[in-house]
Amino acid sequence: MISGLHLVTDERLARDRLLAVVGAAVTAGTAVVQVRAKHATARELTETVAVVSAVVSGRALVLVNDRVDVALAARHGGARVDGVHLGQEDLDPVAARALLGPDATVGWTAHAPDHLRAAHALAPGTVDYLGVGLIRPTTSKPDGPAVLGVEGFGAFARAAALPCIAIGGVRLEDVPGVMAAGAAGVAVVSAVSEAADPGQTAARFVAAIAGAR
Ligand SMILES: Cc1ncc(COP(=O)(O)OP(=O)(O)O)c(N)n1
Ligand SMILES: Cc1nc(C(=O)O)sc1CCOP(=O)(O)O
Ligand SMILES: [Mg+2]
Repeated sequence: MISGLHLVTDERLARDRLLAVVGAAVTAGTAVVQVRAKHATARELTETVAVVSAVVSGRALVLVNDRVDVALAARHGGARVDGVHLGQEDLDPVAARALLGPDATVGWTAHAPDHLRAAHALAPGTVDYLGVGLIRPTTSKPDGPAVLGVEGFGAFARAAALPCIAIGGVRLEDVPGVMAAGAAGVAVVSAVSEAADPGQTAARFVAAIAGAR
């Protein structure tokens, strides 16, 4: 189920802290854990995905950012990996769907009208959700897209035929607004990973999302 809270892992964290954050967030009801490590080698990322998947232990979906090959390799090694989140410069979602199979979850980033047109041109069932942002400026992705804000997100979500997950600088106080604007959920890096108590913070996000539905 892609609705709810998505935790995108923070590559700035040491391994132990990353796994502690993932475990606490999943225990708190996080729906999706997306393993994102832009500077890891394929082998390092495959290993991280395997240990994250072990911590998640079937309680949330596990997605791999960018790398279909890594998702397949981790599966081959016995890890439960549910799918991938792809951007506009990553592997084509049609190819990803063909490689991962009909039951996989495939997310796609969209933050411009032509991205939405491309998503709508795909056969139904190719992409499961769109990641749409930024809601606010973020330090987690310094070269990220322009800020849409809640209003811009809402316009995007209303025009989209797919569930939209709000991302980029999302704070707890943004949740009611983005949900009212049409979000199926929110994705965060910093708000949970940098929290003094990631489990409690994730629980607050989960409750705010559920309360806004
Ligand atoms: C839920 C979600 N939405 C958007 C993104 C961004 O993906 P992408 O555009 O591929 O950028 P990188 O994450 O690869 O830097 C995401 N990861 N998750
Ligand atoms: C990985 C990522 N992708 C984005 C996009 O809009 O494409 S924003 C983002 C980082 C989100 O992190 P935080 O919750 O710390 O702002
Ligand atoms: Mg990407």
